[in-house]
Order: sequence, then C-alpha cells, then structure tokens
Amino acid sequence: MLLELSGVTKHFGGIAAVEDIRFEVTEGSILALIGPNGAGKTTLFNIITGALSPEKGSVRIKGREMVGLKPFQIASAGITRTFQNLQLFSSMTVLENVMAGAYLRSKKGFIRSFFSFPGNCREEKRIREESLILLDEIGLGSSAGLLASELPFGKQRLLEIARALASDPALVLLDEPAAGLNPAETEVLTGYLKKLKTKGTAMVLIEHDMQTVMEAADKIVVLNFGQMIAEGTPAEIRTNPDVIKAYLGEDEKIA
Ligand SMILES: Nc1ncnc2c1ncn2[C@@H]1O[C@H](COP(=O)(O)OP(=O)(O)OP(=O)(O)O)[C@@H](O)[C@H]1O
Repeated sequence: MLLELSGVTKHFGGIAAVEDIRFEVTEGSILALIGPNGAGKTTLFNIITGALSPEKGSVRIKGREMVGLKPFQIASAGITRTFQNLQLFSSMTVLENVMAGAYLRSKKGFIRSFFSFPGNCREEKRIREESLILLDEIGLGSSAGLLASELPFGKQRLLEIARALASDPALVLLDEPAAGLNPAETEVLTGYLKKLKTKGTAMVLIEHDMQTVMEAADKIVVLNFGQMIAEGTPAEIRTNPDVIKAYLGEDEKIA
C-alpha cells in the first residue's frame, strides 16, 4: 500500500481538528478529501507532510512510518504537495520553476546545480528536456520562457502542479488545484490528473469543485468537524445521506 493512515488524531485547544482518521491510497489512484470549511482537510495534509505531528495514529508510506520524521525526510520518501496559496518563484521563468522542482530528486541537488561541476551540464540538459515535456503535457509549453509572474492566475496554478510533479513523486498532495481555474483550464487539469494516474502517480486531492472530484477521484473521503463521515466511490458518495446532510446550508452541491 502506498499511503496508509490509521487512527490519526490532532486537537487544537479543546477542538478535534481531525479524529481517528483512517484511509488507504493505492499506487496510481486519486483519493479526494472533501468536507465543509474547517472540516480538517488542511490539517491532514500538514500531518502527512510532517508539518504537524498527530497526537495519535500512524501515517505509513509503503509500510514505513512517517510520524516523527522531519518534513524533508518525508519529502525524500517521495511526497510533494501544492498549496492553496501559490508558492512559485515569481522572478524565475516558467521553465526554471519546473526545473527547480526536478532538482529536488536530482543527484546534484538545487544548490550544487548552480556550480559548474563536471557532470552538471548533462544532468541539467536532461532535467531541462524533461521539464519541457512536463510543461507541454500540462498545456504550458508555449509559456516556458515567460516569468512565472507574467502568467495569468489559472496558469500559475497549473505551473505549481507541474513543479510538484517534476521531482517524480510517488504521491502528490494537491490543495484545491482547480480553485481559480476557468472551465477550459479545469478540463486540462482533470485530464492531466487522470493521465498521471496511468503513469502510477498517486494523488490526494482537497477540492471544492465537485465536478473535478467526481470525474477524477477513484475514492472520496468526507470529513465534517474533524470526523470521517463517509468513504466510497463518487457514485456512493453522491447519494450518501450523511454527506448530503453535512453539506446542507453550504454553497457547494454534490454534483
Ligand atoms: N494552527 C491552528 N491553531 C488552532 N486551530 C487550528 C489550527 N489549524 C486548524 N485549526 C482548526 O482546526 C479545524 C480544522 O481546520 P482545517 O484548516 O484543517 O480545515 P479545512 O477542512 O482545511 O478547512 P478549509 O477548507 O477552510 O481550509 C478548524 O476548526 C480550524 O479552526
């Protein structure tokens, strides 16, 4: 199993941000985490990536316990993430942003890559070529030479996803990837996520756009006030009475 959570619990003050969360993600599959604001989705991402420690529970990647490890150790186990608020290098080009992501897994590393050690040129050429392919796949090939800050917002979001993927992670955590995308960009995104699955990449998605969730996810976990209230396929979740109840009064609709 690629990712296994069991009994994951974290309180802030007296409030259970997440309580007894358990789910599994297999290689090459997409799990969507949905739930109203404050349900505990971001807290779970922070626990999986090691930014927060749970009080109880276990997070395993390929059977290896991650709780207690530092974020960089968890990243080197093959996990990357994107953020709700974009975290691009705005004064670097689109291509350089993706290359920076790729250097995370390169033998030379990001800092060493700035020095002209023998062998760096070959490595850089390979990373440049792979990054250009990635940009083409996500529809940003023609923008490779622009500064990241020159891209419209929707494309910056796609770029952040491309950068997260450049390190060839086993698991990518995507925090609201469709937020701010127009319908055409959302379609590119959804198609791209589905294509990534076929290459074996697993993804956990926090997403409010139900059309993206229903179309891309293999499995959906629904959180409400830190509790896991449902787990199932998109078809099962769409008709689950507990889920419908949790969403009543919310803007979102279960599509
Ligand atoms: N650092 C913190 N300190 C105190 N309380 C926190 C902290 N982080 C989250 N919480 C609380 O934990 C609960 C879960 O929050 P979380 O941000 O994980 O929810 P969410 O589902 O990601 O919501 P959103 O969709 O709004 O991002 C909320 O009640 C929130 O107020």
